[in-house]
Amino acid sequence: MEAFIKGIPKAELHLHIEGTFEPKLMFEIAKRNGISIPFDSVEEIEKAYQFDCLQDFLDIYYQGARVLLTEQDFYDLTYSYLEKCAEQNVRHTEIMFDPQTHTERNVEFKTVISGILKACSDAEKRLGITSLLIMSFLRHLTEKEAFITLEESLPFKKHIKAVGLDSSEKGNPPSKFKHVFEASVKEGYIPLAHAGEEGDADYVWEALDILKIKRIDHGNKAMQDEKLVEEIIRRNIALTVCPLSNKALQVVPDLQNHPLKKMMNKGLKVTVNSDDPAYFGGQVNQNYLEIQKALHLSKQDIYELARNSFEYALLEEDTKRKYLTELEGFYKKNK
Ligand code: HPA
Ligand SMILES: [Zn+2]
Repeated sequence: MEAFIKGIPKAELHLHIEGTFEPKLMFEIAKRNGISIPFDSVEEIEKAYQFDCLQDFLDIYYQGARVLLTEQDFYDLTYSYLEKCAEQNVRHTEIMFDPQTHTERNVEFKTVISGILKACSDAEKRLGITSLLIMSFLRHLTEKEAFITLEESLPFKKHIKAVGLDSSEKGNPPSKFKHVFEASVKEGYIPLAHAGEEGDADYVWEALDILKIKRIDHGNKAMQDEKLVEEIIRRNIALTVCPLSNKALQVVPDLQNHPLKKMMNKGLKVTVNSDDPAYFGGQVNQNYLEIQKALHLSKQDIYELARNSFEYALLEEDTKRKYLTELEGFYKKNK
């Protein structure tokens, strides 16, 4: 099973580039930028990664991102993640980035996106991995601030596929961002959002009905509401589920009690993702491995999860078909 999971072609659809920042690289970049971080060693950093809830994590995550200043920093961060993709047979990835985490510190939008894009382009040439970008608005900030970010993104519009909504969910419902999502859609961006990670089912309803999202990041709490589950299925919307993230942020008590298999049994389209792998104890393959063990998933289940990752990717149809054919070939040989 382990070799099957490691080898199966897959896409990652829920990944924050700032959440891939490994302690070793963080030290390196902090040193070259002359920025001090409140830790003396990699071990100390890892010990600090114990979270009671989403906010607990976010406080540390934004602190880590403070050391990122130059285009080279964003390049190194992104390329390092894409190398990990290659090792895990992640064939395609949809990378979220949080411009406001950087523009708030006077790092220009252009600096952030240029470094990320260059790494993506090099990885496509050298490693054969395709990727696209999702620009996420921070929901603890105002809608007015999101509008400024939208404006800043326009010169790079052709390099950004979608908009997302992340950060502190409770108290910041999707409806807060109704107008900026409408404006984003007018610009051609596909609307996506985190919903139902800590927020209740009504936040998922709002994300569907008010923001008109095409994919739900997390969506765990949708399981509280049978009608909502039916509606998500009716609209053929996928959930980007992140098992190790859910465990680390105590969205679930343990992986044995994770709703992933129940979601699949209900007919929801589920994918497996790492969210913030440097913080939550594993890359995407580790997420597949641990959830497989905890819930006794079969090879057929793993195949279904990998297939969803391509089916619900924001890829052009021909590229999608190419990956699905590759996946079929792997499954036939290894099932
Ligand atoms: O899991 C998450 N939830 C909300 N915001 C985030 N920003 C990075 N990771 C997350
Ligand atoms: Zn996330």
